[in-house]
Amino acid sequence: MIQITGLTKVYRRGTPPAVLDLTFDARAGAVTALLGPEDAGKSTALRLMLGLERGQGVALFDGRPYWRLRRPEREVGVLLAGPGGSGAASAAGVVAGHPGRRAQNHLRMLAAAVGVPTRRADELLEQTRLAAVGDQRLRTFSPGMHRRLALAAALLGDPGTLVLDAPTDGLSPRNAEWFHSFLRSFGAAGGTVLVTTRAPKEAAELADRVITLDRGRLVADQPVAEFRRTRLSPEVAVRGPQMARLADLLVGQGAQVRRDGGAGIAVAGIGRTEIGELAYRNGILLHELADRVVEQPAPRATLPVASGRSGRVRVQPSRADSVPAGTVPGDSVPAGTVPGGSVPVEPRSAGAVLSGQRSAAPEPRSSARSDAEPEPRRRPKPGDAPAAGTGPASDGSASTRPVAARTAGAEPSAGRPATGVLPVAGAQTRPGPAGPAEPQGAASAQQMPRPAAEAPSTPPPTGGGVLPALALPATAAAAAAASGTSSTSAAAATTATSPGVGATRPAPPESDLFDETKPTVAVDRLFRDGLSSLAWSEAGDGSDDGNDRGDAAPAAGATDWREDAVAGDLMTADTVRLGRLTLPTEATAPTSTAPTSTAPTTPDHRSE
Ligand SMILES: Nc1ncnc2c1ncn2[C@@H]1O[C@H](COP(=O)(O)OP(=O)(O)OP(=O)(O)O)[C@@H](O)[C@H]1O
Repeated sequence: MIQITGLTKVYRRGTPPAVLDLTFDARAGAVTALLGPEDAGKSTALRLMLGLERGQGVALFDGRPYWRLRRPEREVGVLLAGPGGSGAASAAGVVAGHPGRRAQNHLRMLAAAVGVPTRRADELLEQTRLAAVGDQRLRTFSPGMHRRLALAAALLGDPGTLVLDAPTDGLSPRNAEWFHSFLRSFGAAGGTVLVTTRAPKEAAELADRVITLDRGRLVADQPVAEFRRTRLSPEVAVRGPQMARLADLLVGQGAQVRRDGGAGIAVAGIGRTEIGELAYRNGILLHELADRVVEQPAPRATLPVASGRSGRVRVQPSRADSVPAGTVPGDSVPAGTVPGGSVPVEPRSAGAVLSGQRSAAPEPRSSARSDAEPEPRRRPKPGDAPAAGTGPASDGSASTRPVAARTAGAEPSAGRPATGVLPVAGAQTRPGPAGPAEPQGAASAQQMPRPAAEAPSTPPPTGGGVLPALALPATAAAAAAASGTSSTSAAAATTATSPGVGATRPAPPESDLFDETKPTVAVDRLFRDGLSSLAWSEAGDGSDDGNDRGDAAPAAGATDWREDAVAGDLMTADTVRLGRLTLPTEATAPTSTAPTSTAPTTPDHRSE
């Protein structure tokens, strides 16, 4: 299992992050696709996970960071894109080895390096259907053969986890299909597979779970069935000389019809057989009648303008008694919120792609996780408030963050964060003079009211650069604190995305938004996943040279983090500052919020 928490990468100060607060799990026994268009940050995310790139966040492979794996090649098989990135252009760039070396020798040499017998290399040549060309030099290999040989190399140590960057990009359909079936089998046999792709159709075909990235942000985390429903629309392509007549008939039958090229129409809502029969009964000649799948646009991440980065939120030792009234652990996440809790999305209508003739299709949802699963039980902390409804997950998967699913056809405003009921990330939510000298992000989060799901939907504020408020439960951070978990991600998200209704404080300059020198990533689930006893305040000056492992001293009263090896890893990981959110005692929910008693309870505090 791979657990990703708060991965963040800013290549250059003042530029938007390539990856921002990315949090998700790739479970064992399943294929997880990291989907996104070009430059979405997929490769960067993988490089961060593998320690090939410096950044913020934590990636755990079966509970350990990559750099702590004793024999990484025996635990994680890696296939990264070649120079120049993924895609057809680089397909040839994913060269398995020296062009003058024969495939078998190449793999045997790698087997020796990994410390596995030669026969393992030969087995893998068989498995990857390269045995027949094992004596060929690599310069004669096609891109598909190179890719399969690279996969064989990744499998030498018989790892339980595979991390593959666009393994099928540029490959022939036959090679791609071979990869798909291999990876599916690997997952079905209990392995963990994390694979990136740009193609929604490939994700739908290959994966059990699809994580969608947009500009470095997670915008959806969906089981594949839901992904198919929201991102792929079946339709029927029809061509012939009498399409106008057929279109009238189809519309009369309740179908949605749009023009598709000169002599064609695309029909949704009625099957191919029915269309054919209708045409036949009415004497309409057809030249083409074919099923196809149309990709719907992905949810879009809204760039943060106020803060937007977990790194802006500093975490402090919590005060259990400072939880605002009415905030309880396990407050629900409103429908339509973004898993990961960091980025609001702009709901896009399916009609953005299809013509107005098309009836409302389910919108792509930013997060719509309809399969809300039980949250793994967090190790209880002293002083924790009992969290009703929390239960252990069968696999301890943190991807069980439940997010209330939006119902198909809901008005965008219903699913959208009810901005009117959320306090803003401006002055309104900044700690006042009477408040403790808390970090702004934390304070903002604390003062967030109830989830928008229960609140009356109000129009989002307008104005340049104003974002829709994130439908993150205001109580998430508070609940996290109440339950002994830190929800910096939540805090950051709320800070980042709450628009400026009544805000008087200007957003910090863009260059300050992604200041890598003050990184504190989402740490809530590190606590939730059993590290809650390790809270300590961020000691240091916030500087991060990427090498200051373990410099910060535990706060008074904090458990000695050195007692726990894994925790030690986390605590000393380059950029992670663990702590617990401190809530100002005066923080209260605004009266405009929905009554807390109506809040459905979910076991997760950061399913946002
Ligand atoms: N070494 C680098 N230096 C500066 N910026 C980089 C670097 N590598 C990636 N980026 C930027 O980070 C962003 C994400 O790039 P990344 O390669 O991770 O995207 P991707 O989703 O993998 O794209 P693709 O599908 O094209 O491979 C892009 O804007 C890219 O320009």
